[in-house]
Amino acid sequence: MIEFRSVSYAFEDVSVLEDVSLTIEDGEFGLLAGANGSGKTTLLRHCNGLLTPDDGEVLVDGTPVSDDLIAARSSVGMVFQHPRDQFVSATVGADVAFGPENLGLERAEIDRRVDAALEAVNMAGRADDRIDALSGGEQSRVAIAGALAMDPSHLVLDEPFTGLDEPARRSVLERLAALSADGTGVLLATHDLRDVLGLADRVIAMQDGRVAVDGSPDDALEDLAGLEVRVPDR
Ligand SMILES: Nc1ncnc2c1ncn2[C@@H]1O[C@H](COP(=O)(O)OP(=O)(O)OP(=O)(O)O)[C@@H](O)[C@H]1O
Repeated sequence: MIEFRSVSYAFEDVSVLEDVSLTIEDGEFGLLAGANGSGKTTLLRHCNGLLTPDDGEVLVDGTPVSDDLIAARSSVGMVFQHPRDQFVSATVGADVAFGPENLGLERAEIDRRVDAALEAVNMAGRADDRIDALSGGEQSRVAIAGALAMDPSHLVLDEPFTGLDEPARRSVLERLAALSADGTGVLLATHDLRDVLGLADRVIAMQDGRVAVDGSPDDALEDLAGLEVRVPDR
């Protein structure tokens, strides 16, 4: 469970999050929507201690992130908006293997996880490809595979679909839904709710640093009007 308790945060003196309280339960698939600049990335970066609240606290599985950064970082998988920032190796397979290797897993288990993660993002058989020769969409898929290979209890993704074509986007979404059905808490920031709503349990929409909407996809749809979020045609 990831829990925000009355979290406020400002860059310099500009307030970006204001009194945000939110809980993502294990097994819940939550969408985080909202206009550019509404605070989504800032919120997500609190989940593993990349940012620390000015007020309030963030807890992962009941422990404040600031008390045990290592625990938070091993149980919360993060996929950032700009995958290039996340790579540590030259080739696809080596990069996806990096996290599991650091967990000290056996080689066979590492190989199993790398294969499963690449398969999930439609990159099976591409382990030897150089990352710098991949398209932006392929790089996004590798970044997502890297997070999946860690087998995290919670997965937090910030607009991970940039550059992905429709089949790849669909495949990753279905994989996320399957993971949440198996007990992983998933929080996905996206502007585009068109084909995700049916897969998610909940929609949280930010406006000016506050949670403006929080409800089931059906209930939330009406309230999203005016929040600059792409919603399905009805
Ligand atoms: N490092 C920073 N220093 C100062 N201000 C920042 C910094 N990062 C973000 N901000 C500001 O905080 C506000 C919220 O930004 P944030 O990136 O969290 O929004 P967002 O909802 O993720 O936007 P987008 O959809 O465009 O990614 C914006 O006004 C932004 O300019």
